[in-house]
Amino acid sequence: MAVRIQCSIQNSLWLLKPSRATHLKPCFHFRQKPVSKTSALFCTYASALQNDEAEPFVLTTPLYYVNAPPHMGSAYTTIAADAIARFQRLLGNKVIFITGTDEHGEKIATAAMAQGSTPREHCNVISQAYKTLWKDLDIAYDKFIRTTDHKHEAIVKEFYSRVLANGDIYRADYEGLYCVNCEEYKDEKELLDNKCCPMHLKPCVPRKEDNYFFALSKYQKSLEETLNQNPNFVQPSFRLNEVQSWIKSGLRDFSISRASVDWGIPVPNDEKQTVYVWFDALLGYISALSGDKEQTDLLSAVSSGWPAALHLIGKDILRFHAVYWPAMLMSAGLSLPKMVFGHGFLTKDGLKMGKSLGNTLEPNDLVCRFGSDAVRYFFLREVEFGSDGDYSEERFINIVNAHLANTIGNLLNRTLGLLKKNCQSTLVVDSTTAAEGNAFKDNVEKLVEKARIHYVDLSLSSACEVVLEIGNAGNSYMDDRAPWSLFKQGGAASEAAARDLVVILEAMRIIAVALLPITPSLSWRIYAQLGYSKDQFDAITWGETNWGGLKGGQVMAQPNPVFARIENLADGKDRKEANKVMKNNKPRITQAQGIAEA
Ligand SMILES: Nc1ncnc2c1ncn2[C@@H]1O[C@H](COP(=O)(O)OP(=O)(O)OP(=O)(O)O)[C@@H](O)[C@H]1O
Repeated sequence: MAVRIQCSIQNSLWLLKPSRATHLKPCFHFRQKPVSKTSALFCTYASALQNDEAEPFVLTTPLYYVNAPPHMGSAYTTIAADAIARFQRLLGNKVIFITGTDEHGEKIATAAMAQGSTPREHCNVISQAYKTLWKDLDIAYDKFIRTTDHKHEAIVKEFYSRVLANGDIYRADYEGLYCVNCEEYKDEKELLDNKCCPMHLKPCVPRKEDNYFFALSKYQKSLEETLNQNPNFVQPSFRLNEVQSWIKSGLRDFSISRASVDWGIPVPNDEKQTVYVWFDALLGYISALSGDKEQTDLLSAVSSGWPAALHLIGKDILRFHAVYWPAMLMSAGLSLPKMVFGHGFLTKDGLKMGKSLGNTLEPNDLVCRFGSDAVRYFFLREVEFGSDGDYSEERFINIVNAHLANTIGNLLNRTLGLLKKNCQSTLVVDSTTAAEGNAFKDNVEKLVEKARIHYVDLSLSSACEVVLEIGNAGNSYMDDRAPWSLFKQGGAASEAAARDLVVILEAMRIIAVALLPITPSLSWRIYAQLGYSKDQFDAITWGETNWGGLKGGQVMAQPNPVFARIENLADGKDRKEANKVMKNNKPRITQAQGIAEA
């Protein structure tokens, strides 16, 4: 079916006087700082994410659609955003980490009806499910915006009025094929057989409506220039090519209202229509910034942190964030975000895991069975950030056991056991003195600097990998030095062994800091084992990855495994037991190996 747009009644500018409209000019704020030679070698994104000290580092997840409860895909973006936010906080930046829920639209009204509840009741329940999951996954967000909040509605109306005043909204008939799950009209050429949406595998339906349109085509040139001048705007870089080719193929105006949908924000000058759910939801990134006052307005929200440093999204919604959203902002005379990063999909049998397809992995079950650190670590370590990744429980258990329980947990436990037995759990010297002339220390320093660069670069998987290398190097050091046998020799050998334990524990401390963005609870447990208080842990900065934190005389806690091995539940005979355990919410884990002395 051909898509037909007929411009009809030009929308009246009754909301804003023309004189005000003339002040609205697109503006671009891509503040960049010079990058040092060394970091320029490694950093792809660093320059775009450099922050002026005075500005907060604002990063966002998508506002998740509340048609169904969260799944592992929604959790994936949020875990990644949380790791980036925590890293930025370690660097000493003021961070505003925004997440929330997108609550309007046809799909929500239908989902509510299917549950026998009102849309509002439905949104309250699902939105709370997101908040609960974020708590269980140790997500430390700063703002949670719901698009049904009053302050959001006020900001959407004000934004709409600015765009209207800029002459970018008009009324027209539209006829085309609509995917309700995407909430988007589709081009016939992008559909599968039987007019199915390639993402949701459901047929698109013919729709004809009299809608308000946003003049996206007016911004074609400005968008092209923006992307040419700021290639970091869309990341990873291969997604930039995708966005550039969409734009090159010609941008068409899109409808920003729905005549047939009641559950939405009324169009300011026409109560018979509601604002299109995407035009509404994207503005949540700005309305989240406004305070909790009753009265709120667009510019005061903007002055509280806009533009965002980073929108973290899945690649499914790249077009909305890298094409529609910048054009909308230009029209309203507001700054563009500094970067849009579209990561890949968690897949099941090669298909995107999603609520509409119903092929999702339950994050609550994973957290109940394995704990938040394991879930956070596995997905950030195993799925290269930007690419797709498939989940397998067997691989999950193997990776988490090998890396967190063995390489890190067991090394700490063994070292503390030896320290308890031979040094009354007390460090004999400062870690700086203990490591004088020690090549292991130099290696740790190099590796942790690499981890920093990977974090800056949003290469979260590589950051995990490099931190784990410190753990591997620590295990090799322990095996080479064999302090248990040096202690047996007594005298100078015993003194050297005591220094070796300080060296290994200092490396463990550095691992705890460097892994904190990924596994915050595990890092705290390591710090507690090293004799630090929670207040000391909470005050950590990235500067504490420098060698020399542990001091002579510091008393370690009683050795206690920081990460318990997961018992393998993957084989069929244990399946029933696993399900029982999941129901009882009890982790099915065993104690880590005890102290190995030889
Ligand atoms: N399989 C997935 N892999 C990675 N991220 C995902 C996945 N599914 C959802 N997300 C995250 O959630 C965002 C989409 O949110 P939404 O609430 O629309 O979830 P959804 O499950 O994709 O919904 P639907 O299946 O109805 O399209 C993505 O942009 C991404 O950030």
